Amino acid sequence: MLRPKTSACLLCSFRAARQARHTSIRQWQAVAALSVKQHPTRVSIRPARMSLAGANDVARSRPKQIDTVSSRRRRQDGPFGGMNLKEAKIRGVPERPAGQQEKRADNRRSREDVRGPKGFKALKMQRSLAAVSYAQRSQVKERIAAIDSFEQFKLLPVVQSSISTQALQGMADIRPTPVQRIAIPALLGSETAKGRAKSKEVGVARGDFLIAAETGSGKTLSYLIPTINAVKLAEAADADVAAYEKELEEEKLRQKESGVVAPPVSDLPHPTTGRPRAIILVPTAELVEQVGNLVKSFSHTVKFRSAKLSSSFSGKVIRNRLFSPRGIDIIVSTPHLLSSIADADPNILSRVTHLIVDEADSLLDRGFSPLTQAIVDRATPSLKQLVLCSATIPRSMDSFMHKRFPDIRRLTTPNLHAIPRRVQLGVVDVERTPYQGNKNLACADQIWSIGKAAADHDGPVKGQMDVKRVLVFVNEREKAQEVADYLVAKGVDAIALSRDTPEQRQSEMLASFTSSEPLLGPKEDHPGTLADNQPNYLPFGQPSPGVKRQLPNMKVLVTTDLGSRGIDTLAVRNVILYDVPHSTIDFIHRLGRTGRMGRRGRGIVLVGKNDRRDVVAEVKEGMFRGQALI
Ligand SMILES: Nc1ncnc2c1ncn2[C@@H]1O[C@H](COP(=O)(O)OP(=O)(O)OP(=O)(O)O)[C@@H](O)[C@H]1O
Repeated sequence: MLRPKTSACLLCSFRAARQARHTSIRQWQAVAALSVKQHPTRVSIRPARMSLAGANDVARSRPKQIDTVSSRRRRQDGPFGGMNLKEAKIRGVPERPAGQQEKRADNRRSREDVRGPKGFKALKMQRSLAAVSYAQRSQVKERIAAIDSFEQFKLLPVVQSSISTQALQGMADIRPTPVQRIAIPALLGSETAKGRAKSKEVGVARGDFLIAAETGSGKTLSYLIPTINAVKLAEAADADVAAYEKELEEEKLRQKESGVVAPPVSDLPHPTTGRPRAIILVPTAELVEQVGNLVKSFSHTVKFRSAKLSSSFSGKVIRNRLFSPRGIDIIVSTPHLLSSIADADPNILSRVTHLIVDEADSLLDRGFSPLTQAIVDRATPSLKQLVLCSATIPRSMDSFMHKRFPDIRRLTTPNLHAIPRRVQLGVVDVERTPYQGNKNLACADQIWSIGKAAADHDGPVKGQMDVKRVLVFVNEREKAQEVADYLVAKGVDAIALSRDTPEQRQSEMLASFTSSEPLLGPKEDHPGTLADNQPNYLPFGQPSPGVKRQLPNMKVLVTTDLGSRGIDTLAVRNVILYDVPHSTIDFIHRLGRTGRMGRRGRGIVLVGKNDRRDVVAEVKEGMFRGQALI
């Protein structure tokens, strides 16, 4: 059948077109033939089913949707309807609304974008971490490429200079890390002209931020530097502080004139006494110590008052620090202690403008969340900046933030959720010979092997040898002591750290693992491997009195998750995962105790009969490829 493609000349009037539609085929052919005769050059003819477009439409391209729907229907109806189709159109199956298929394809593409086309099957089933797309990661990478010095941040000169003289003392060629390049300008509100204008104009508006970056990447300084800067700016603008300072000066002058030598200068409490401007929450007393020491180091030059509050200190010490007549600017505390103080004295949170929740993946999980949230709620009236800081974004925390802080600004690094390639993961099958299912023996043997390998290298000082520090992670606290005892029986200098350990003792134990200084011991001949030193090494090595010699160059801490969150173990090169961690979150935190701040590290995971080998294999592969573990 023939149909004129264009009717602009064939059907010179709308009436003719209408008529053509309603006439018989024979009549229509006559009209067409006549028209071709009249306008031979302007009419093209092609085979088609009979259908004419309205005269006014022909030169206009139809809206895409109408066109595809009608043409699809047309093609499907006839005897050849099934030919040349790109998709199977099975009759009776309802079509999905247009756009839904595209949306699904988009979702699939973005999932692949996040995990790579192959994806992780076992890790996916665990579904513990929230996804961040690789497109987003690349964007961030590009954005921060131009920043390579702390001088590029708009900081007060004294804060600027204290970074190298106090916080990173003794380090050469100091540069901000990726998380610091992202977070510092954002928290200062100075990254863009728009941001600067907004922060000035809004003044008191609250900003909620999430800082998420890999372990050992310098997150603490990324929030601390802007917070200290803000505290100093607030102090300079505070009329109460100005009045207090004035009164102090006058009193000093009066004393000088009256000739009294050393009386207390003033009984008047500082306006910040018992009412700090900034609070940093961390989950454990060890972290209070670690972060508190860093804050304190700044205070020597920047001049502000800080206090560490944890249950390691007596009530009297805590009270004296908090209610010192000289005032208090920044406190570092655990949520438990702070909320009990706030219950007794709600005023403690009445002036807080900056609240930082460090290790937010722990502090917002089920155990801590009610306390942390209550503190956020109580501080809300005066709060200007809330910062959540974390090495991982668990899915539960992700949905919590969507609900609770929908406007939170997420500052994430390109390598979030990836364990750096410089950390190698070795897998030891405990079921095989020589261990025959004995995990304790496998653990002791690995430690002896690390010691032997280390002994082959000379230490930094003549006559001395390098003592290596190893962390062993177990899942249950009861296991920590058991494993430590076994290791001691096998000649290893091992101690257990868990919640059962008294807090005072915990800090002492951790001290030699958190120090970045090399640990040295007198040089000794190395006794060799565990097998050389244990008569009944094979096959079922139970704790035995038979170890001939002690392993001299190793120091081991057997711990639970308590030792995995935030503890800055810069000098630790080896981590043994005695138990396969329950989730990727735990993998990231535990392996994150080594390979910190660009150093190399090694993880060894002991895999037994009941452990998830598929999860371990995927983590290993992800680490090899430098991929995020989601
Ligand atoms: N810009 C920098 N240059 C060199 N070293 C730095 C820099 N910033 C921080 N550090 C050092 O890096 C180490 C790790 O920093 P930090 O403890 O803040 O890491 P983190 O990201 O909080 O780790 P985690 O997730 O395990 O808590 C610290 O010893 C710190 O002094």
